[in-house]
Amino acid sequence: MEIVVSSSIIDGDIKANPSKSAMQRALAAALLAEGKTVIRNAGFSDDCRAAMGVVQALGADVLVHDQLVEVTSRGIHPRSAVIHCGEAGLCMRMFTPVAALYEGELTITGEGSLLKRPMHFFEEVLPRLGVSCETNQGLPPLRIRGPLQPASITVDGSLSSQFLTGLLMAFGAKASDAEIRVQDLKSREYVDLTLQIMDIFGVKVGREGYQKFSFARKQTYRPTTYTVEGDWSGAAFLLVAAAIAGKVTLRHLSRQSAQPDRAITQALYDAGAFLIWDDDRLTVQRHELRGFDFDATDCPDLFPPLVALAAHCRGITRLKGVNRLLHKESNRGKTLQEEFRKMGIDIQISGDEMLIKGGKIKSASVFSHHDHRIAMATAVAALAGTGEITVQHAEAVNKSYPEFWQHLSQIGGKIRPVQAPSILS
Ligand SMILES: O=C(O)C1=C[C@@H](OP(=O)(O)O)[C@@H](O)[C@H](O)C1
Ligand SMILES: C=C(OP(=O)(O)O)C(=O)O
Repeated sequence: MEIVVSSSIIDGDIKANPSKSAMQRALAAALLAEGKTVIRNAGFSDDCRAAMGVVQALGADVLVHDQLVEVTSRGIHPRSAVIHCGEAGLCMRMFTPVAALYEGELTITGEGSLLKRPMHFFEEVLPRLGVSCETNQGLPPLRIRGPLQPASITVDGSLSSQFLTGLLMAFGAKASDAEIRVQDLKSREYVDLTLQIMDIFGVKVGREGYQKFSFARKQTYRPTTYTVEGDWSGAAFLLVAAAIAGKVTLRHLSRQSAQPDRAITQALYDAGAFLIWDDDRLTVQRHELRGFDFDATDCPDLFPPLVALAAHCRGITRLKGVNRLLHKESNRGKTLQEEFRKMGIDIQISGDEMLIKGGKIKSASVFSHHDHRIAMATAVAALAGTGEITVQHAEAVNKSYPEFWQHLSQIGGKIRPVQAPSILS
């Protein structure tokens, strides 16, 4: 699908889409909690659907009614020897240690860009926990044979926080007197979100900062009713749209959220946009924008919306943390550079830093690289451009934010699909 985005005046009020990070964690906790869990304000992005499929494949019953998902679990009793994680990195990295609690062989696989994302962590770490693990030269699919036996270990957190999220979730179901020490953890606040959701399901983890996580006694996940919070990562795009092209109020965003991408508010503020909080409603309004400095090492998903913002700021914006983008759905540093160049924006990458020179967006046809955040960033940047931007493979947004195009249109974004040429004409 191709979508054309033109210069627009943005004005509207939107309920933020459900966070896929929170939804997938809640599904994992629900699988580990014997009994019936109710997930309200559930998300139905491709990644959330993949996680629902995993929970089902591992033995739980999943029922969907509108925005509500009921998970009934009797523990892990796989219905299939192959567990499919779609294209979701978190899903594979979180559910692999969870699935390894099962005594028996399982294959964990996925599709698209996920098949190119590094999983060698598991080959190194799982055998130390009694699990045999084979990968395809460090890549999916993974073949594992549990059961995982929690033990005190030290792991490297520099590539991704998602592996630690998986270990914490699995340890929470079984560990007594074990600790996980972590070196050089990146995307660290995602681990706060993990611990918060484990706590809601009745499992408490001791901690020393982001270095040590301890399990003093055996605990049990308890089923509960959980409401998925609004997604700061998706909201960031609409907030940037407002900052460059008008005004938006987003509802159902928690100011105290553990999601690291709430840091978008700091960047918007530093760039000069107006921000007003009223309970769980955040309004952002356009103002004269200037280049800003921002370290996105621990909130890497903010790079694409930050680049869209920086493209409309006077002067240079410096973003730190580019190295964290190497293994996302695309090599996002390079992808942003390539696609924004087509729109007339100069981006330099030097070591771990990205320098974006604000300018005028001109007409172009850009390619999402099948990466949802690239599709959304290029579309948002186009709202305050001088020409039309055609976004190729625009359906990539379904990975995290299937409502994106509808939300953009609701707030005044001028968008239209490119009609496929009819075979009759
Ligand atoms: O735990 C999570 O929900 C996520 C963690 C981050 O990954 P890394 O820890 O690999 O940076 C982030 O990029 C991803 O979109 C979601
Ligand atoms: C990288 C992302 O997700 P994941 O790692 O879960 O595939 C993302 O949502 O941008």
